[in-house]
Amino acid sequence: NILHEATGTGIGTKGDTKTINISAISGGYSLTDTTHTGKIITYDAKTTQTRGNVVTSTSTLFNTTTQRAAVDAHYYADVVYDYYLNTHNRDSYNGKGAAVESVVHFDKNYNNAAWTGQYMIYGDGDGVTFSELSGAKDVIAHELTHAVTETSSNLVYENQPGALNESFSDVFGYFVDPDDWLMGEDIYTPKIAGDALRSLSDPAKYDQPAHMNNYQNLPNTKAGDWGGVHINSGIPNKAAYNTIQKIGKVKAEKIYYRALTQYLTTNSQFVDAKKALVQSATDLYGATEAAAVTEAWNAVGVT
Ligand SMILES: Cc1cc(C(=O)NCC(F)(F)F)no1
Ligand SMILES: [Ca+2]
Ligand SMILES: [Zn+2]
Repeated sequence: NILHEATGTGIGTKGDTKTINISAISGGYSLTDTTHTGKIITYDAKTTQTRGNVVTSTSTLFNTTTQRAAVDAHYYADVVYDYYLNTHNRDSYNGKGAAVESVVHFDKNYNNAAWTGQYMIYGDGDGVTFSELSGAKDVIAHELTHAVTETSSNLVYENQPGALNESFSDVFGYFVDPDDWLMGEDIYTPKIAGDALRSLSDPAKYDQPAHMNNYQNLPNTKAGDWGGVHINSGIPNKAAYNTIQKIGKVKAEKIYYRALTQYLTTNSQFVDAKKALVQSATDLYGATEAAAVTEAWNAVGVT
């Protein structure tokens, strides 16, 4: 039912104007971006827990209050699609041009975002802990990287592999949003300025360990955050920060992408990630970069 591609104007969750890729359909326009192999399609669940319906407008304007979360999800999905294509030559999250689907207004007061295995979901937040979660570029990059991980190393979401899974999503969140070392700063606690969900440079600022001495052995249950996947990720996150500080973002992101997609497997532990990253550094650059990765992980107690 797509007639042709078009350029639209949207208002994002921060009241900002964004140019978006849309499609002309019978009766108006939809948030369907056909500028890539994989279509980028954005849906509105209307506080249900379903995928809902594609967001449409009778004009090229997507500027109603309820459309703001969709505009940001749609726009940032295109940014992250472009990042993986242009920087790593990966066409969509699976490397084969899969459609990228996002659902906003998922559930009621949902203080989270996630990759469901089929599409991304974004809650509206409760207005205290989170504002609408699609309002942050690093969050969309975090979630879409879960899809990259699932279609490559497929690190299992528990204990050390799960903390690596989380860390790679935070680290690529940084690579896409390198203005700060924070994760989720644009949507976390809207009434408080300057804070974030996590910090890669100082994990302890948000109660994450930054060294193996403080690894938290938690139960592999929902209440235990599946063995602390969002907690112990502070250790590989700090190692990534150390690496980027030593060799720079351009080399680091190539090393991280190669490790994630060529070397890591479902049950890789922290020591395996160190080895994969050292090997990737050697493959791509040489001994200096490999030594920097080794030091970065030694400094967090992964020896
Ligand atoms: C519990 C819990 C979930 C998360 C998280 O990282 N969610 C994804 C994000 F995009 F909202 F950040 N941190 O602690
Ligand atoms: Ca950030
Ligand atoms: Zn995550």
